[in-house]
Order: sequence, then C-alpha cells, then structure tokens
Amino acid sequence: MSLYHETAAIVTGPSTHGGSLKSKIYGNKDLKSPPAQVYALAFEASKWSGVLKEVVENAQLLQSERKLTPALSILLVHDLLLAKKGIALPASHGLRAAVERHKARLQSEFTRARIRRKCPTLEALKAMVDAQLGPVHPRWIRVNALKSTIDEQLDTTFKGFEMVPSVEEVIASASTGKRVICLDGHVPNLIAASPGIDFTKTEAYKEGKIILQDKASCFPAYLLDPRPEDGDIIDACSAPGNKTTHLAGILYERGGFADGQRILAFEKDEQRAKTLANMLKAAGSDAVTVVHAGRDFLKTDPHAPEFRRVGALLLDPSCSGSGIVGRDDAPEFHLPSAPPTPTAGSSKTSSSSGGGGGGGAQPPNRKRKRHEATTATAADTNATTNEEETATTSDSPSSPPNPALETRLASLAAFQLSIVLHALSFPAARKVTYSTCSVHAAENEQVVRAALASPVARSRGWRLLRRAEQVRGLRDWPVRGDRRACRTEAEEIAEACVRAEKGDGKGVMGFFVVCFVRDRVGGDGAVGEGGGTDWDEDGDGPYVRDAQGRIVRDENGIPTLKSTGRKVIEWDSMADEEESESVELRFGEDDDDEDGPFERDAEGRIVRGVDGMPRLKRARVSRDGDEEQEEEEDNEWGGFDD
Ligand SMILES: C[S@@+](CC[C@H](N)C(=O)[O-])C[C@H]1O[C@@H](n2cnc3c(N)ncnc32)[C@H](O)[C@@H]1O
Repeated sequence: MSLYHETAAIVTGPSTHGGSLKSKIYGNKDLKSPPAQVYALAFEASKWSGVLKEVVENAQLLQSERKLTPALSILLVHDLLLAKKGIALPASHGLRAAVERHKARLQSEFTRARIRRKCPTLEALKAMVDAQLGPVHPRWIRVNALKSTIDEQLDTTFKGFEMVPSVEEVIASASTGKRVICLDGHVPNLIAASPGIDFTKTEAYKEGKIILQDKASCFPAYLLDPRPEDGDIIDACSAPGNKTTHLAGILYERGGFADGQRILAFEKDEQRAKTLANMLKAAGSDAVTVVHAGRDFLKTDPHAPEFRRVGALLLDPSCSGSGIVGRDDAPEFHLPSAPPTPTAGSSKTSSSSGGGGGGGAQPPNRKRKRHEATTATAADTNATTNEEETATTSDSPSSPPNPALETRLASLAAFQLSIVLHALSFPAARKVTYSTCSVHAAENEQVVRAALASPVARSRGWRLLRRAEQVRGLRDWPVRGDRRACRTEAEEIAEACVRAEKGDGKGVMGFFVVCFVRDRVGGDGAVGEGGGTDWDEDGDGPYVRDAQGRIVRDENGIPTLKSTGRKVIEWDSMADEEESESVELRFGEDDDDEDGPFERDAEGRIVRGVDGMPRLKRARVSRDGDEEQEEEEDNEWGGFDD
C-alpha cells in the first residue's frame, strides 16, 4: 500500500491505537510507510483540508476521477499544491496521473480559495491556516536534576533564546517566530519554550539532560514530594517513565537514595517496559530504580517483605486520555463531498479518466467504489466526532447522554479505583498520588470520593492532602477540582484536587491529580492523636534548626522533630504496622536553604561520580565508620541508621 493509501486509512479510520493522531500512527505496527512520513502528511493535509475540500469540489475532481476517494483526493492535492517535492509517487503512477492531469484547474481553484479568504499571498494564507489550528501549546521541557541544572541549560541548550516573564508570552511567540523561554512559576526545573522547536535533536535531549514533558504531567511527582525519609517509592504504572524519572530527580535534589532507598517501577506491558528501561537509562535514574517489567501492580502483595519500606506511591494508571493535546493533536480532516455512486452504465467519466497501475484507461471497480463510498461516509463522521475528545463534558448534567462513553468510563473508573485501593493498603505507605490525563469527573473526583469512602481508606486513616499542605507550586496553582462532582464535601475535596484544563491559555494538557495522605499510623492504622499534621505552621518546617537555619541532624543524618524532639522516623518500628506504636512521620519540609547530604566542592556545587550521581556525605560516613554493619545489612535498606 502506498503512503497515500495508508495515510487515508489513518485519517478516516477508527482509532484502535489510542486517541491522538500520533498514537494511531506510531501504535500501528502494520504500517509499511515510515510513520514520520505518514504523520507529517496526515497532519499537514488535515490542517489544509478546509481549503482543499473547496478546491477539490470546485474543480470537480472526484466527478472526473472515480478512482479517487475523498480522502485520497485531499492528500494528493495537498502534495501537488503545497509539498516542496510534489506527489511522492512515480510520474507514471495512476494516482499521481489522476491528479496531475487536473493541475491547471486545481491551481486556479486554489488561487480563488485564497482570494475568497482575502489573503494577498500564499504566505498570508499559510499564516491564516496556522492560526486556525487552535490553542497553541508551549514546548514544556523539564531539566533532569540528575544530570543537569537550569543554569547549565540556560548557558547551552537555550543560549540565544530570549527570556520572557510569562507562559502567555511564550505562547504568543508562535505567531512572531521568536525563540523565547520562560521559567515556570509552579513546577521547579521546568521551562516553557516557543512551540514548534524540535528539541529532540539537541545534545541535552540525547544525553538525558532535558526531558520533554507537559507541565501538568509534572504535577504528580512534584505533589508526591518524595523525600529520603519516605523509604522506597512505588511508581505503579510507569511506562514510558516521565514520572519515574521525575521522582528520581526530585529525590536526588532532596538528598535521597541514601542507604539503598529505591524507586520500584511497575509496568504490566512487556514492550512498554522496554521503553521505560531505555528512558531510565538515558535519564541516569536506572541505578536507583528497580523495574518490574511485565508485572501487574494489582497482583502484588502489599504485605510482602519487599514492600515493607514503601512509604509513598505514585499512581498514574491508564485512562481515557481525553485531556491529551499538544503538537500531535490533529486538526479536523475535512472531506470533499463524494459524487453520487454511478448507476450501471453511467461510468463514462471514470472510465475515460483511467488511472489503474500503469495509467491506462480501465473500467471502474464498482465493488471497490461502493466500499469507498461507505468508508467516506463513515470517515466523515469519524473525522468530526472523536469520542474521547469531544465528550469532555459528558459528566455534566447538561451534556447529551453518550452511553458508549459512559460504559467505557465506568470500566476505566473501576480499574482506577482498584489501583488506588490496592495502593492504600501498603502497610508503611503515608502518601499516594493518583493522576489521570482525563478530563472526566468519572475517572477523577468520583474515583477519589469512592476511594475515601472505602473501608481501607477509613480504617487506615487516609485523607486528602489539603491545598494548604501541598508543595508551594501546586498550592498556588489556581485550577482545582470539579465542585459539582465532589458533591457533599465539595469545597474540601475540590480544593485538594488539582486540575489542568486544556485550551484555557495556560498552555497545558487536561489533567487531574490528587494526593492521599495519612498522618501517622497506629496498630489499627487509625489517625493518631493530635488529628492532623502540622505541616509547616511557622513557615520554617517541622524540624529543629540551628542558628544558621540549617536542619539539626544526628550523626546519621536524621532530622529531629520540633514537636517531640524525636527522630523523624524509625523504619524498624514501622516495618510491621500491626505491631508499631504511633510513629511520627512528617512531610512538607522545605529545606531549600540547607546544605543537604551531598558532598559539595569549594563553590558549593554538588560533587558527582562518573555516572552523574551525587556523592553522599552519609555514604562516606557509613563506609568509614561501620563497614561491618554495612556488610551485614547487605542490600537491605537500613533506614537512616547507617
Ligand atoms: C498513563 S500510562 C503511564 C505513564 C507514565 N506514568 C509516565 O508518566 O510516563 C499507564 C501505564 O500503566 C500501565 N499499566 C496499566 N495497568 C497496569 C497494572 N495493573 N500494573 C502495572 N502497569 C499497568 C500501562 O501499560 C501504561 O504503560
């Protein structure tokens, strides 16, 4: 099949490989043509299809060339009129000949279409077509803290870019062609760059120093706020690994990974687990991550010894994907009207147009034409009604009912809830984020409400991390949960939920995230005395600090709590929840100003090993001070008592 037939099948066919154009193409293993070529043709032709539909109809191309389907006509006419190298088929090919013999008429109809739009030049028409593409998204780039810093990237990858103060200005640069960037005000280490720039060719990208990740997709790891004292962190649904590598970056900056702290990354799909492994390697987080390839998170035993130190979990399960937008969000593909299906004996025009294989005259293949007419009709519907994308408000009472979507959402929500409930049952877990790239309340707030009402959440004292307790960037983020969907406890739940809305001018995809926490754990998992957690009431965090404002740690690096004068956490006493006393565990500490547990050089920069990983002060103490104990503990994570 030619590039044109394959692309026509993509733009008119139902989605079996996900919602976006890119996933339809790159997820289609049967494609013979290079996916990048199919994508470029499908995207560009879709973008121009509004204009080209007029051109094809007014030139009466489909009436003259019965071999052409409506979709093929748009693709071929696109390349004839707009591609630098014209139609990518041999000159003798029937499809190419069928369009090229109408070149003069098509060009003059194209000029008329331009003039009707009051565009004096082709350039002006191109600008108008681009502007009609819809909301523009910046290129979001996360600097991978394991391998680089914002400063290094500003001096290298973004050298020559103008720094602007707002994301809105980055978005506006789409029409000026300027190369600008802005440092994001919510998520640390995140940069918004002008749209349309391909960063995959940069050294920084190839070396894993920068990761292309939508701002909203950075929320979960940031909200989870993993800390050295959290023990092992589970990423339950990991591939391709954006959030896993983000967790690693945050932990590294927080001074994590001492004493064998690890990220346990689960990915059920073997193939996707390979992508995950590659991403972890590129990002330099493979050394601190254990990949459970092909392993179903739901089939794990939370009480198994391997999970006894899991203090935090990030859940980003499969969802409808209805919030996904971005560069690969295809414009609508407009099809020209097909001529009426010819009755027997009325095939004069098409037979005279010829066009089969070698270009000679051939009788029309009626069987095939009938099929194509059906395809074009179905395609028309398909091209304009992407169920995932358009039914975004189906949760709201004013939306028309959509039973197919509701059934699908109900089944997704049941799966998502099972993932959340499973995570809440890990004995040492204190915090769990749940996220989707869906805009549907059924997959978001409603799952959260069901989880909070569950016996596991109630008996173990799980609640939502309140807005005031969240990391600063997400506390400040204005878009919160859907109040209507939260029902009775609307205000409290909705404020705790974080949403991102596509097309609201903030340059993000549609997204949802929330964090479940429990304050402390007693024998029955109930909330301990004192009720809530005094996260950061004096603005200075819960740890004892010295006169210089640095956290006071014991010889093993363990901070001490102001409230009790006790160490933050004793993993040995936490290991078995059933037996443990109330254990103090505090999150939300902001120790930006402290020197941290890594070795630093004279300029205060963190010293890294050859693999780019930081060298721990504590590790050195441990090696020098207690070799015997380290050997005894083998690979076990021994808390802070190294
Ligand atoms: C939305 S994607 C995760 C994206 C990823 N968190 C990231 O940021 O790159 C969901 C992934 O979870 C995997 N998955 C779904 N159910 C799972 C399960 N029960 N156990 C482990 N992985 C699962 C899917 O194969 C898919 O790769």
